[in-house]
Amino acid sequence: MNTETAKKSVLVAVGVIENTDGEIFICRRGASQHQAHKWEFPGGKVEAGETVAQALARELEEEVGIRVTDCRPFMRIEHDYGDKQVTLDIHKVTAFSGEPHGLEGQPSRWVPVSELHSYDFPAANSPIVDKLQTETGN
Ligand SMILES: Nc1nc2c([nH]c(=O)n2[C@H]2C[C@H](O)[C@@H](COP(=O)(O)OP(=O)(O)OP(=O)(O)O)O2)c(=O)[nH]1
Ligand SMILES: [Mg+2]
Repeated sequence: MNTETAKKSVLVAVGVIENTDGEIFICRRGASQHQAHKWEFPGGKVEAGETVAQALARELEEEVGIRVTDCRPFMRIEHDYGDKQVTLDIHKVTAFSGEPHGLEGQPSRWVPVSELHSYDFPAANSPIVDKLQTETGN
């Protein structure tokens, strides 16, 4: 594919927020959003001039009201939905202040890693759930 025909991928900063019990915080996407009603790890598009870490901190503050104090790169996933191509740059958020909650009215919950597979995530997320379960031996 040459540069004229290559589809532009949207870079998305995604946070896998973990608590001290090893649970992960997930949210449900809204009706008007791309991949509507699917569960997700909170995050959003990286804006011009931002690093992924800066975008992650901003999005997690806006969407779930926490301040990230420690995170580490987890994985990167390219996925083509047909109507949209995304690059998910996923970080594990291992320390934060505040208690995450859906600031935009979105349903949210803490879920044990062993139960993540029973939630309907966007197709791009399968490798994330697989890696989390492998790491924790679930
Ligand atoms: N945040 C998030 N986005 C995901 C996940 N999996 C997945 O395929 N995506 C896709 C869905 C969207 O096409 C894109 C993220 O866009 P978004 O709607 O969260 O972006 P945003 O927060 O900046 O939203 P907006 O300002 O456009 O309303 O990435 C996931 O686990 N978390
Ligand atoms: Mg978002």
